[in-house]
Amino acid sequence: MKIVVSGGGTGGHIYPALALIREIQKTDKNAEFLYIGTEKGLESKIVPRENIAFKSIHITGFRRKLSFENVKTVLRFLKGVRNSRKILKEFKADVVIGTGGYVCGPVVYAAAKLGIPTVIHEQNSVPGLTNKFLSRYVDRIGICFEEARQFFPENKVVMTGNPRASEVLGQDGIKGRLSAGLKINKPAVLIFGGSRGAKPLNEAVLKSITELGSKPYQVLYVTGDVHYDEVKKEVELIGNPENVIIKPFIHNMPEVLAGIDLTVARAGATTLAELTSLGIPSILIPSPYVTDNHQEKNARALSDHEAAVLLLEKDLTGPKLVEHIDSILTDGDRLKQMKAASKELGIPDAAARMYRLLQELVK
Ligand SMILES: CC(=O)N[C@H]1[C@@H](OP(=O)(O)OP(=O)(O)OC[C@H]2O[C@@H](n3ccc(=O)[nH]c3=O)[C@H](O)[C@@H]2O)O[C@H](CO)[C@@H](O)[C@@H]1O
Repeated sequence: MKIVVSGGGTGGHIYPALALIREIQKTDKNAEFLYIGTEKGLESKIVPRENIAFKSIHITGFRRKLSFENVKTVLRFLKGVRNSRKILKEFKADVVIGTGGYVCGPVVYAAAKLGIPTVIHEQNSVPGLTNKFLSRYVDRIGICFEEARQFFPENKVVMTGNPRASEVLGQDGIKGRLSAGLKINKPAVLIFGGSRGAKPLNEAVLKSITELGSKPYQVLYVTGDVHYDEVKKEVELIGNPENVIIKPFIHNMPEVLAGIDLTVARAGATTLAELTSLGIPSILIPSPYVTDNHQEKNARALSDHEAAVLLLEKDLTGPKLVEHIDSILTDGDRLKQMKAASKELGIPDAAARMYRLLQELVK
């Protein structure tokens, strides 16, 4: 089978696509893949590292307000469709999958118009603009939250879950800990603000870093690539406690997550799929800067089931953060109960479900 995958901008749209590719490779050794992304999105850094053929098209996202920029965007979209048609014909794609982010707009649209079977994957409880637009043209739509169903044509929707939930399972947590510089014999909390990092979270961590230094647990703190130098500079002034390890980005997240007891994170949908698949409790600080405030809805799906504690960004301070971490990590019963609640929400066979969807369509 010749499969084109497109999705990007941020990690939350890229890792599910890669996880699906890995699932297909397990059973179909002859499958060929082509990933279409943009030069500027994180996908241009992440995908080539994974030895998957990568081609880029030039496209920008729509602004919600009417503006001259949108006229330019329409022209770029049409050019993107022309470029995509060319790439899809050359590659002779049997099926095309879009995993979100504006890049998959022209790619999936062009495929549908060429009569190639098409699928989109929606990770969030509230769909983004691109997937809403594409839902009219595609054959199937994989979703991860029941709440997303209402936004799409009912007959196309299948509850698949997020393929990344499958990929994170069965990893060696000790190897993960050692790779990140964590000790084996102490509880560990991972703090990260999605695939690009989050400034408000970084500010709160910096305010509490000295206090974290005196705790009986260790902290793996991921700043996000673009914030790393600035954070490091500040930490040099305050002092970096021995039990707080600071990294710009983690490339082996499945392994690292396997060794983690508690996570502090934004509420991006792919992160949540990973946490619930593994049964990791979390403190979630949803980004309020996303479409329809969808991260808060994602987060509530977990906090309503006591699998996570919801901390709104407006209430986020250094001391508050430490208080929440302490209250979970120092209470064995609560930790156990949250782990079980988190695990209950996971869809560990999501990658297989998504693959079945493709097979049915291509057959
Ligand atoms: C600002 C924005 O629009 N964010 C969206 C974006 O978030 P974002 O890209 O941050 O998405 P997620 O939090 O869902 O996923 C992040 C992914 O990056 C991985 N990771 C993260 C940090 C790191 O150092 N290493 C690493 O591998 C995580 O394990 C996860 O697989 O896509 C999500 C999924 O559609 C949406 O729910 C988010 O609202």
